[in-house]
Amino acid sequence: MLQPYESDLSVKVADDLITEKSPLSFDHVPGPAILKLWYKYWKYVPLFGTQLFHSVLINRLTEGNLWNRNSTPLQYLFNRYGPIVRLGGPLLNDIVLIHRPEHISKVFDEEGEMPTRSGIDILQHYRLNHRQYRFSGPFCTQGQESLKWLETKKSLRAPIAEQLKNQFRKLDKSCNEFVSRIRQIKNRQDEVPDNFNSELARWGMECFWILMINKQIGFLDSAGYEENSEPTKFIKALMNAQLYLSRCENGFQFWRFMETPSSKKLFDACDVIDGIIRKYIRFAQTSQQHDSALKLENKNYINSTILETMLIKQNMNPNEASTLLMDMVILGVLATTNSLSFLLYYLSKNPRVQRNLHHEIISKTASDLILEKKTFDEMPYLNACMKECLRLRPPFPYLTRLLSKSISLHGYTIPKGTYLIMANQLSSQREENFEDSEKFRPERWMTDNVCHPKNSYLPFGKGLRSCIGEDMAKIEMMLLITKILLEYRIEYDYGDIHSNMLMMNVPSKPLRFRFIERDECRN
Ligand code: HEM
Repeated sequence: MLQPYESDLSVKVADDLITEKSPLSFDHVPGPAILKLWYKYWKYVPLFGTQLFHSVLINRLTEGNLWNRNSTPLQYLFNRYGPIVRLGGPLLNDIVLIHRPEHISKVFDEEGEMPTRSGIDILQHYRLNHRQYRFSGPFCTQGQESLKWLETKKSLRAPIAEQLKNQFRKLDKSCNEFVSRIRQIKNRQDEVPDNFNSELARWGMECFWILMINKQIGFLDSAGYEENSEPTKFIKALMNAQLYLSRCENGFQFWRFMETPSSKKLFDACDVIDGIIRKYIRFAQTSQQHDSALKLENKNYINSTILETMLIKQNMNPNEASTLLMDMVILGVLATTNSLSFLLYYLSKNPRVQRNLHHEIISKTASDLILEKKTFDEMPYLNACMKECLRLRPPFPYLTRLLSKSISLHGYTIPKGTYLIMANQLSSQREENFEDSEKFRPERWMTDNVCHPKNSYLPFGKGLRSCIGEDMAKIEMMLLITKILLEYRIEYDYGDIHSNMLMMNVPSKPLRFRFIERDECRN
C-alpha cells in the first residue's frame, strides 16, 4: 500500500483521485516516512552526490530494512512506493525519483531554456575556489552561466562533426596502433594484463586530442609509455582523478570544511591534467596568432581545430577552455572507454553475437574497401551491439534536472525547485520497456519497428543539456571494435563483470580479456 510522504499517515491516496485534472499536492507523493541513515543507498546516486550533500542524512535515509538482495535500493524504493518516490528533508530541496518513460518525457518536454542538472560540487570547488576560475565547467554550470555554455555548445556541434570526418584517417591509425599494442601486451595465453582499462584510456585520449587539435600526441607510442613521459603522467592523473572524484563526492564531504587526503589527491591530479591541457592551449594560441589575420579576414574557421574554434570563435579564455576540455576528458573520454570495456565483455560472453558482428565487419571491409565514417551507417549490427551495451550499461545510470517550474506527474503536483532523478538505466532494463531486458540481444534494435517506449533509452541524455560528445563516442567505439574484431576473437574466462560506481559505471573486475589471433582460429 502506498504511504503518503511525511507523517500524516491518515491522508489516503485514492487511485481514482490521481488524475491530471485534479493533481494531488506534493505532500501526497509517497516516500520513506521514517528516515534512517543507510550507507548502501548512497552509492547508487553518485552523480547526484553534490546537491545531496546537505541531505547526506536524507538520501541514505529510509524506512525499515531496505536491504533486499534481489534488487538495488532504487528498485526497492520503486517497488515499495510506486513510480514516483519523494525523498526530502528539512535541510534542502526535495528529491523525486522517477523511472517511467512517460514521466521522463514530461520532465524533458517542460525543461525550459535553461535546464539545470545536478553538478559535481568538488569539481566546481576546484575551479572556483582552488584555481579561482570563473567557469565551473559544463557538467556543473547552472543558472545564467549555463546560457553562455549552451551558446558555446551550439557553436561546437558543426566543428565536431567536421573534424570527425576530416580526422577519420588519424582516428583509424590510432585504432590500428591500439590493435598492435594488444599484440605486444598479451601473454602466451593471449590474455591482456589487469591494467587494460588504462590502455583503453590511452587510446581514448589519443582520439580525443586528434579531434581537438588534429594531432596525434603519442599516447600509444613506445616513448609515450616511458615513466616520465607526458602521456604516462596524463593517464595516471586521469585515473586518479576518476578515483578521487568519486571518493570526494560519495560519502561524507569533509572537503567542504578542510582539505582531505582525497581532495588533495584529486586536486593534484586535476593540476597535472590542467597543466598539460594548457600547454596545448598555448600552442593553439600561438598558431592562432600566426594565421589569425587570414582566418579573421576570411571569417573562415574551416581549417581551425576545435580548440582554435573555442579560443577564436567562442572567445573562450584559457581558463574556460581548459575547464571545458578537462570535463570532456574526465567524464566524456572515460565514459567512452568504460562503455567500450563493457562492449568487449558482452561480445566475449556472447560468441554468437561476436560471430555475427565479425561477419558484418568482414562483408563491409572486404576487398580493399577503405573504412570511412559513413561505412558505419551501413553496419546495422555494429550499431545495434553498441546500443545494446549502452542500454544495459549506460555510463551514467541517472539523469538529473532541477525543475524550473511546477509540473504535474502521475497526478501529483511537483513544485519548482525539486530535483528529479530519472533512473534511465533502470528504465531501459525494465521488462515492460524491453522484453528479456536482462539479455544482451542486439537483434532487438534491428527491426524496423523497434518497439520500446519513447525515452526508455537515453544513454546520452536529452534536450539542451544532452551529451555533446555522442557522435565522437559512437564513431570511436565502432571504429575500434571493427579493428579489434578484424584481428582477434575475444574471450573472457573469469567471473561475471558487473559495474562499480566511480562517478559512472565502471567494470567491477580487471579486464583480463583474451585476444586470439584470427588466423589462428576459424572464425
Ligand atoms: C559513451 C560515451 C558517452 C556517454 C554515454 C555520455 C553520456 C552523457 C550524459 C548522459 C550526459 C548528461 C546529459 C543530460 O543531462 O541530458 C552527458 C553530458 C555531457 N557529455 Fe557525454 N557521454 C559520453 C561521451 C562523451 C564524450 C566523448 C564527450 C566529449 C569529449 C562528452 C562530453 C559531454 C559534455 C561536455 C556534457 C555536458 C553537456 C551539457 O551540460 O550541456 N561526453 N554525457
